[in-house]
Amino acid sequence: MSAPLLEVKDLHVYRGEAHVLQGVDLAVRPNRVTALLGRNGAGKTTTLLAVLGLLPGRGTVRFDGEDLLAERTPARVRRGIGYVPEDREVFTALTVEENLRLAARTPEAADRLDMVHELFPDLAARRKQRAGSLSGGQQQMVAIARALLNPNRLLLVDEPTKGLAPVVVRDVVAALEKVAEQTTVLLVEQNLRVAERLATDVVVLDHGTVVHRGDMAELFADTDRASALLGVSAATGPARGPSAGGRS
Ligand SMILES: Nc1ncnc2c1ncn2[C@@H]1O[C@H](COP(=O)(O)OP(=O)(O)OP(=O)(O)O)[C@@H](O)[C@H]1O
Repeated sequence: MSAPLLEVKDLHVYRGEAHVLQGVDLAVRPNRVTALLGRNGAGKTTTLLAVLGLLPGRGTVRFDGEDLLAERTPARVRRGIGYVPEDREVFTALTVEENLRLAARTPEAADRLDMVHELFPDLAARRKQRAGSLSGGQQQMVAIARALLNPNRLLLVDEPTKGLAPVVVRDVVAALEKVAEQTTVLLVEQNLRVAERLATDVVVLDHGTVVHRGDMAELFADTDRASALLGVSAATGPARGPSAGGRS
């Protein structure tokens, strides 16, 4: 089995007085999508922020074998860790094109722009449109496209389908499937059908510790276990969108 691209060991993070992550252990295998699941407040976003260095942590965060915890966020980003935040954080007053240009870190981004436009033809067509006038799904595409412009080796993607209509969820899932062909992904996703569709591996957090890790399809097939871990039934759980279900 290949060495993990990201390895988190005994990670502790405090937010204010709260001991939010209480010894998280997880591994993300290269060229895979790993879903990070758990109930509200379990610590999923906190885990992503600590991997990026946006929150201080204690323990070990190793990327491609190198310990990251002593490094600041820009250094981690330069190693090839991209982030697609939950609230998308596009610059609403700027055009699609300007948003993408601002995100480019390296000269190669210009070449990658063609690839991004191929992946998101809708964004190419709307390149002169102000991002603030895009729909939530289109803004999500901008957020994903930004991360793809740089030669990222790991993408941390936080709730990409949150608040989107089923028909838009389908488009975002299709885009993320293509993303997953190019890069390793750690995906926080409340929509279990989307997680099941995209992810091969799963880690479940509860109250800041890992309570399950394994194969996504296996967990999804075991509805009692999924229900016990996640508080919902995978069969009836949130978000079976007409769009998101089924493997093609
Ligand atoms: N800025 C903050 N200051 C203090 N505590 C916070 C802050 N943000 C989050 N927390 C707490 O940290 C815990 C974990 O939050 P986190 O956002 O990581 O959870 P999550 O699993 O991503 O949840 P959700 O699915 O609701 O987004 C929660 O108990 C939350 O109340």
